[in-house]
Amino acid sequence: MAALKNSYTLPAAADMHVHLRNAPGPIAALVTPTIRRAGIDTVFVMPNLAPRPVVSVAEALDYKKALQQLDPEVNYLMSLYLTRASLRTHDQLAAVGVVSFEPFHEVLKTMEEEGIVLNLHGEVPSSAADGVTVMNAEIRFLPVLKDLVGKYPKLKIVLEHCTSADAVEAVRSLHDNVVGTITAHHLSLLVDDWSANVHHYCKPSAKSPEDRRALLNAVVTSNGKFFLGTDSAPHDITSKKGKGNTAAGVFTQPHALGYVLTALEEAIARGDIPADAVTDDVLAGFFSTYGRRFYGVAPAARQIRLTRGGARVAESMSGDGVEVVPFHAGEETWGVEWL
Ligand SMILES: O=C1C[C@@H](C(=O)O)NC(=O)N1
Repeated sequence: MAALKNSYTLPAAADMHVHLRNAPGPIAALVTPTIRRAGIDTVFVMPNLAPRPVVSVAEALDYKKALQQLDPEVNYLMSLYLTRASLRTHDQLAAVGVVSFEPFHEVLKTMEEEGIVLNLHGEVPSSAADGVTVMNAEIRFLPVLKDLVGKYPKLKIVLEHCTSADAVEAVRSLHDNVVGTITAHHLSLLVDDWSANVHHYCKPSAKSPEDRRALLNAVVTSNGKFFLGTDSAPHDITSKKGKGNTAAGVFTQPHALGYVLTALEEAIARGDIPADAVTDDVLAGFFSTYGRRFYGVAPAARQIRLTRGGARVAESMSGDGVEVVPFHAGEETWGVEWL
C-alpha cells in the first residue's frame, strides 16, 4: 500500500529560494510561467544574475517589473546580493567568498534593526590546503553562522538549502530567528547521483544517506524551523554539457511539490521517516505556511490539489535558443490543480 494518500488539498505553496535568471531573457521566459503551474504563488527570488548581480533597490524593482510581465499573478519577493561593492556606490563587483562578516557590520546591524532577512549560502570556499571540499564546505561554515547569531541575536537568518545533518542540527539549536530552507532534490539525491549526472549537480552538493535522512526528518518535524526553498536553478544545456566546467544547479521549478512527495514516500519505504510522518499539516507547513510566516507574507488565498500520477515531467524545455533539462525528465509525477 502506498504510504501517502493519492491526493492532497493544501494551501498554495511558497518557494522561498528560486533562480529565475535575467529578465527579460530566454530562461526567465521559459521558467517563470512554470511557478504557478507547480502550485506555487509566492517566490523568493535570488539576485545572482550574470554578469552583474542585483545590488540596489532600483535594480530589484526593475527586475521585479520584468518578472511581473512574465506572470503578474506571482508574488515575487525580491532580494539584494551582499558584496563588498554593495557597500560602495557601484561597479567593481568583487563577489566575496564571505567567511568574515566584519566589513558588513553596519549593514547587518541595520538589517537586524529593520527586520530584514539575511539569506546565507552557507559554504566556505573549497581549499585543499585547509581540507575543504564540497563534501564538508557547509559543515565548515556552521561556526560562522553561530558567530553571526551571537553578534546579531535579533537578525533574521535563513541558512539556505541545508544539505547536511550538521546543518540541520545547527539550525535546530539556534533561536527562532534562524531557520533553514530545504530543496526538493536534496531529499532524494546522494553524492553518487550527482557524480554520475550533470543534471543532479548543484551547490551545496548532495551528500550521504545519513545527511539525506536528517533532511527528511527536518521536513516532517519542522515545526516552522525548516521550509521549502527549492534552489531551482535552470541552466542552458550547453552550460551543463560541453566544454568548460559544469554549471551547478538542479531545475525543479515545474514539479517541485511532486518531487518532495515522492522523496517522502521513498523515505518511508526505506525506514528513514516514520510511516505516519507525512500529514496534511506537515505538508501545509513545509510547503506554505512556515515560509510565509517567517517572511511576514499573508497566508495563501487559494488552495491546490496534488494528485498522484497526474503529470509527466517534460524530457526538456526549449525556447528562444535555450534548452533546460528538468529534474527526473520524462518521469511520471504528481499533478497540480488550482481550486
Ligand atoms: O549556489 C548555487 C547557485 C545556483 C545557480 O545556478 O544560480 N545553483 C546552485 O546549485 N547553487
